[in-house]
Amino acid sequence: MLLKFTKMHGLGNDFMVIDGVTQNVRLTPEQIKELGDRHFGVGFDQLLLVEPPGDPDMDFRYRIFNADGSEVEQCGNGARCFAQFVRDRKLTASRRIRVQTSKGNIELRVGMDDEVTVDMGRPELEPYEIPFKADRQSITYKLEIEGREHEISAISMGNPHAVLLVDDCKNAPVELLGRKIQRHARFPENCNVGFMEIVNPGEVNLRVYERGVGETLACGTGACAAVVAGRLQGLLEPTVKVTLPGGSLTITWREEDQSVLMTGPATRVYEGHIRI
Ligand SMILES: N[C@@H](CCC[C@H](N)C(=O)O)C(=O)O
Repeated sequence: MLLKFTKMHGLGNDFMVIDGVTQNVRLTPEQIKELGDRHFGVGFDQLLLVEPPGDPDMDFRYRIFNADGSEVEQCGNGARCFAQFVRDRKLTASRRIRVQTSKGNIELRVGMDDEVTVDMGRPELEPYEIPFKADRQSITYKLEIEGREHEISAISMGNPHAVLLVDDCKNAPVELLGRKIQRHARFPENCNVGFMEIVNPGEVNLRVYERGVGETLACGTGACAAVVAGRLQGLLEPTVKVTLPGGSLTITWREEDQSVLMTGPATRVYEGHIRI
């Protein structure tokens, strides 16, 4: 089968986006892993599959796969690229797009400047729901690794995140410590690990070690989780500029309904096709 796709990125977090509305697409985890290979395949952090919705109140269904072939619940940068993609391909003309994901529904708004704002919904802090093993809910938790305690926040933005405060993001042990926290027994489904440096109450630097990929140039849900973590600790304002290695996002944790809003760019790189 000849599979048509679009290569996109959100601040360097890159995607292979596939239209499963007009193409009949069935991919195994092994095929996704092969396509994700940066030397032998197309190469991406996540593959995004756009499908017709199962729910009549929604416009599309959106499935997300990490480069290792695993299906995941949520992807913030992917959601913005998804919105641009369905408009570019004329699957919708609307600037307000309602999307079904495996962990609930999200709403996307495409601005006149083509920046996309995603309503990521409320963060989940209840340990059992994240999932994270703890006796009770707390703002931070002590996580023991090789005899040393690390203070983390545990938050789900649809997908699980651990967030740590660091003094210097550039020199943080993202790969070494990120890998250990990601696979810690208290995160039964593993997690994405964010290292956040607070510049001032309205601005942070962040690096994220993602589940199923490793460190990426940007992580949208990671940026949302970091702002929630910082805000719960009384360190941040409701709206924060989050600077990742690939660029900046604006994140607002809205007081009225506790929803987290993420605004940033979505970029189309090229269109291609590949025989699978
Ligand atoms: N890059 C993403 C998150 C993608 C999923 C993540 N790796 C997971 O396994 O949960 C984002 O922009 O949010």
